[in-house]
Amino acid sequence: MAGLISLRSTRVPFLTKSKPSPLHHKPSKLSMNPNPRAGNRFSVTSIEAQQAEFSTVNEEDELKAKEFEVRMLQEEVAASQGIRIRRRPPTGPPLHYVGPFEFRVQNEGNTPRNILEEIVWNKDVEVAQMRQRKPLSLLKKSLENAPPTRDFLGALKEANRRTGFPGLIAEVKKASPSRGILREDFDPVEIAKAYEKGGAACLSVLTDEKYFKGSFENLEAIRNAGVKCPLLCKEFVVEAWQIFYARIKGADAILLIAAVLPDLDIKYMTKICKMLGMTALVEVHDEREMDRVLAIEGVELIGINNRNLETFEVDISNTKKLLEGERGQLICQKDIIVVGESGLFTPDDIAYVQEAGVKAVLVGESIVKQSDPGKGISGLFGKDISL
Ligand SMILES: O=P(O)(O)OC[C@@H](O)[C@@H](O)c1c[nH]c2ccccc12
Repeated sequence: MAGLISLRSTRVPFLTKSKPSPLHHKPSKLSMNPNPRAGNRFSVTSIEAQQAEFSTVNEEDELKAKEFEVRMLQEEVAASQGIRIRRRPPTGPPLHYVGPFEFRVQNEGNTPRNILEEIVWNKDVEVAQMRQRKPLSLLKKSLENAPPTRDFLGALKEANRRTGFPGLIAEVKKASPSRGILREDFDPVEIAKAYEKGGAACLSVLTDEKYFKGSFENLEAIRNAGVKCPLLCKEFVVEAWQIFYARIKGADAILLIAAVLPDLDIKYMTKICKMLGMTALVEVHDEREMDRVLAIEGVELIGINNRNLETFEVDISNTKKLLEGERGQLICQKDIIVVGESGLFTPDDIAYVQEAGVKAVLVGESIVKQSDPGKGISGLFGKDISL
């Protein structure tokens, strides 16, 4: 039951308890027919007891079948939007399932198809466990004690005006699945302070532990150390619960990845961010994702990732490609700020993406690796931008 409600309340907010799934199936023959093998061997009371037990089993079965169908429907909606990342390993329909044939055959291959899918499946399990320990009701109470939000978008615009360069989101990043450990002597607070001193407008803090060696403790510590730059929580968000959690830990903004989240989730989560005073950075990697996100009302900040999260390939011309022609015009009309993300190492790289139309950049590797990450910023821009 809990699973079904959690699915409804996060991934498919429009499904309500009273509405049957559009794919609702008739009860199976088995569910209408109490144990056929029981025959006449039992007394009346024992048959009644068995029937009672059977009906609960059937109810559970029905619920499992519905849960399965909802999940299949969600996957179908996601696939229709071009989302290749499946949200969970397919576990198969419940025993005796008599739903549409295509659901039974679709359900193959319970190993992740790429690293992003693996991360997302792991995240689903991780979040379910965290949420059990700290239910949303509890998180909502802690909101009052959370540090106030700072204006992430405003800080980027201001830095862009002040320096004439794209506003910098400097990433506190210890490791990544594609590059391994980037910095052994990793002190998140020290790095954050050096970035701020070096002229970063905002900071991005990775909170995924398993693949990026980040943590929410890092985010909290940076916030509590008095760093004034607004903070982006760099997570793989699969549920709205994570946004509340990030806020409590001091985040001012959060990443939403279009390759993972269907349109409706992005819309719903963007609203939650606004409600909490946070900025959503919606990340895209290809034209299709960009078009989807441009059609979602309320999106103010879009990140173009030059790294393909399925293959790790990096190509900074991706930023240019996605900002050409009508897309670029629409972005201007809508007053959306675009962030060029990943693979930026030199002043030429910065000039290239700026020319393409970005007003902000998100940089990790090239600056976090420098012995003084603050000086790394001057190296990246070819100029001291701290003044
Ligand atoms: O270290 P780089 O190449 O400068 O990239 C930083 C940032 O763009 C990258 O960490 C990133 C962009 N989108 C993500 C989504 C999840 C994890 C990480 C990322």
